[in-house]
Amino acid sequence: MNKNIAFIGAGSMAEAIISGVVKAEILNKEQIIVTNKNNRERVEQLQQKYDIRSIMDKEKVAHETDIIILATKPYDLQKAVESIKPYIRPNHLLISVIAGVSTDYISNLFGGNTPVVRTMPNTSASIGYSATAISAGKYATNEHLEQAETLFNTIGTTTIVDENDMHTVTGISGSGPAYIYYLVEAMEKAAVEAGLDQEVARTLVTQTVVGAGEMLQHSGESASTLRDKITSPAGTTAAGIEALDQHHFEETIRQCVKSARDRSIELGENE
Ligand SMILES: NC(=O)C1=CN([C@@H]2O[C@H](COP(=O)(O)OP(=O)(O)OC[C@H]3O[C@@H](n4cnc5c(N)ncnc54)[C@H](O)[C@@H]3O)[C@@H](O)[C@H]2O)C=CC1
Ligand SMILES: O=C(O)[C@@H]1CCC=N1
Repeated sequence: MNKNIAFIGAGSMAEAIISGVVKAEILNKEQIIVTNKNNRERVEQLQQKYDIRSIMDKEKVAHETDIIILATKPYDLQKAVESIKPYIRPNHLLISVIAGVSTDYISNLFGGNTPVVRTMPNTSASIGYSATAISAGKYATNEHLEQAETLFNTIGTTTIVDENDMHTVTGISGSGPAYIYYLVEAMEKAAVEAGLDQEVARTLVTQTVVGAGEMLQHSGESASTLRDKITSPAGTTAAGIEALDQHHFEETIRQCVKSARDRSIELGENE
């Protein structure tokens, strides 16, 4: 890519994307700039770890970049925008990774028809495995959308979605890795309580999750078919699944996704 990009907000998500983009080698490291509100130590840490540039002066950040990635928490967005708004050029592209917040709201904060592309990646970006959803705001052109796709394709898959679906996407794939980690934590605890060594539990559970993920990705079979192949009649898996059903597993997951989605809507309501 021949575009310089800056991250406003140097947190977990910015680092996951930076790590993935650096590994993908689509940009020279000096094309990547990270900035923050006032935590110079954190941006210098990222600068050293990934050999990228850190710049605290927002005028310089805007001057040196074509694409600005907004990666603050939703409630910090307004202040972050205020700090860089005076230096934004009409040809800047803003890409948001922020949960809940609409492209219209961000364009309005910038006070005009600033092009905004909204994305919802996840932290697996750091190893090139993000499932990123993308929506173009009303001032973003196809070219802007393609720029966002090119960038996010280097850190995983990209899927174009209607912006109205972004809250659901956030509850599914934005937060999703955390649900899987929570499942892993629960499986490890159950294994240890049943007498397995902690390290043995971790090795077995991790490889089980990785293997299941690879099967979903590469076998060409649905989750339901793959599950059927493990579930012998009256066998151990059937007993385990029956216990999950008795404890309302499906309903629990439904409520989990709904709660995350509702929270995304709430985050956007402060607009
Ligand atoms: N962590 C995740 O898994 C995902 C997060 N997101 C979104 O990414 C955004 C960032 O999330 P995290 O990285 O987890 O949060 P974080 O709290 O780790 O990072 C936010 C960063 O923004 C900085 N910041 C705050 N005010 C600022 C300002 N005025 N100017 C410049 N920088 C400022 C903070 O100092 C911090 O470094 C959120 O809006 C979240 O919804 C989206 C997908 C996944
Ligand atoms: O928990 C959050 O609000 C962010 C958005 C998606 C994942 N983490």
